[in-house]
Amino acid sequence: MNIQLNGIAASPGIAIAKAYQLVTPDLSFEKVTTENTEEEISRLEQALEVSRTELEKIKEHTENKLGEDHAAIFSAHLLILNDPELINPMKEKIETDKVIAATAVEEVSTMFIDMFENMDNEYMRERAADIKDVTKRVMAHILGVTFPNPALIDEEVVIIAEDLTPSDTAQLNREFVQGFATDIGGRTSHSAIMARSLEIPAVVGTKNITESVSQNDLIIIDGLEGNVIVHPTDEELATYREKQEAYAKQREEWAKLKDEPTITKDGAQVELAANIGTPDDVAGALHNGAEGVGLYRTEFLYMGKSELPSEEEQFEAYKSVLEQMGDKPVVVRTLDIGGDKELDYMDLPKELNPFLGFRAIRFCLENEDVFRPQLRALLRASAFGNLKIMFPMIATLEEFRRAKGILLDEKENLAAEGIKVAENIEVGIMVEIPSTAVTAAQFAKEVDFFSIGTNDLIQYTMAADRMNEQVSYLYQPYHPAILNLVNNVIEAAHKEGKWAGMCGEMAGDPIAIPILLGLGLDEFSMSATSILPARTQLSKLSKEQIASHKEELLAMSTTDEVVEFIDQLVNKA
Ligand SMILES: C=C(OP(=O)(O)O)C(=O)O
Ligand SMILES: [Mg+2]
Repeated sequence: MNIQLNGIAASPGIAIAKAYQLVTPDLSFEKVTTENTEEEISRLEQALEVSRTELEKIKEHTENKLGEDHAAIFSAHLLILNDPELINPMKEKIETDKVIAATAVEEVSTMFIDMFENMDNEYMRERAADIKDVTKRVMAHILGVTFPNPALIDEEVVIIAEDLTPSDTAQLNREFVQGFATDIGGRTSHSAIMARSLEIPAVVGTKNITESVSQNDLIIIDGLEGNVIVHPTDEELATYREKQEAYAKQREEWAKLKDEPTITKDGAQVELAANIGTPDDVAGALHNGAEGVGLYRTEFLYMGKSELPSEEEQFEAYKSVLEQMGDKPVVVRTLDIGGDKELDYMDLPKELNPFLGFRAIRFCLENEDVFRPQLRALLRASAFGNLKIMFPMIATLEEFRRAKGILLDEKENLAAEGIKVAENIEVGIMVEIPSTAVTAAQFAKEVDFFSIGTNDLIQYTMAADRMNEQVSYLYQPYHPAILNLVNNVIEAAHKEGKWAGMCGEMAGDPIAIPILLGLGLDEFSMSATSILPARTQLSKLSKEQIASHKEELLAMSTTDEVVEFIDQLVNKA
């Protein structure tokens, strides 16, 4: 049946391929007893064998793609599968209690999980999570249901999921995964951000795509408009193939500006930088014409693993990014954990309002044993390129002063150890909390730069969760409240001779770009794929013309008025 769904256009492009459902299968079963215990033991052994083969493959694949560290979790899973202390009791249970293999796996693993979960030792509690993961896989094979292995996809597919975690996304093979569609999420959810850095089309927030699609259904993802079509008609297929080609042609046009500076029609110059999450993203940033990295989100180094990354591992990652970027500026943001970015191994308390809770700089200032190695790694890497350091979620000047104090302390330590550190590393902050945007003038005297994080600034200013569909109508980037805060930050920076950038998604939004240009933003940092369209758009805009209407713009009452005004202004230019 032909089904049309609407969602949020999260990453541009058109994908046409078979659906691959990335959902945990139903693992319920009926507990019955059996006389044929041999058959059940052999069923268990077979399921273990298939699971081992799969995990070996996933481990190898992850090692090649993401490095040994990320693959360590799968070695741990393999150890569990080979552990006689876990497996023998399962077999004994089948023999003595005459239960089927599924019952034996469930009961024995639950016993171990309960035991480990109740231990007063974090390492052991993590093992409980590992056993849970592994036994799900074994159980699926016993019950004969498909267990998704995104890392092993080897044909062209579109991924369908309720949501994609950063570690799911990291496992996806760009060669085969043509796009994805999810039930939940918004343009600034991390799955959407990852899709843009992988340069695959994505539609998120469709509400019920997982229920509307079956494995292998033919599906079209339109990441330009936010549409998904299941079982397309021949006509629809033809239309979308044309659209796909037109988009590819447009990209070729944009590519001509790859090595050009970003200059407006009236000769003003701004910088277009890329947001990246891993050293692997640098190639895409450069290939899309980035003049720098405006935001390196370091949290991905800390996620999807079983322990904190070492100083050495971090140093290698930062050095790699800096070296690849040459003399172009690279703004690295220190750890911004919390909110929707969790670290399983840190055992942080569950909070009622995680976005207002113990996250980012708040966490780092209280956990210097986590913060200092990152700062040391950054300072050591600074010798290899043009590094700028940025602290996330700064709400007060004291926080900035404390964070900078620790940074300078580590700089001294390194100097005493005779380790080379770059001389003039700029130290700036994310402006993503309204208190900081309002008092930007005071901050501007002490920071070297600002980078406005509108993803969070909008949610905190409008009191509208950036992940919550029901309040997404309040998530208004062009609302006069946001524009006045942005303007305040830019003016404050310029008064002190500092620069102001933006690394929230708003910086790459074609409606926002003329406004931000007119307000005087110096640096626009965005998903790599937005850079060339933005450069093309900026080359047709006149900064002076928009700036001359700044006061009118800031005095508007509603988002609609702003959008209408800017549309008139730009189109009549
Ligand atoms: C860039 C931002 O940070 P993140 O999306 O990682 O919270 C932001 O808040 O705008
Ligand atoms: Mg943020």
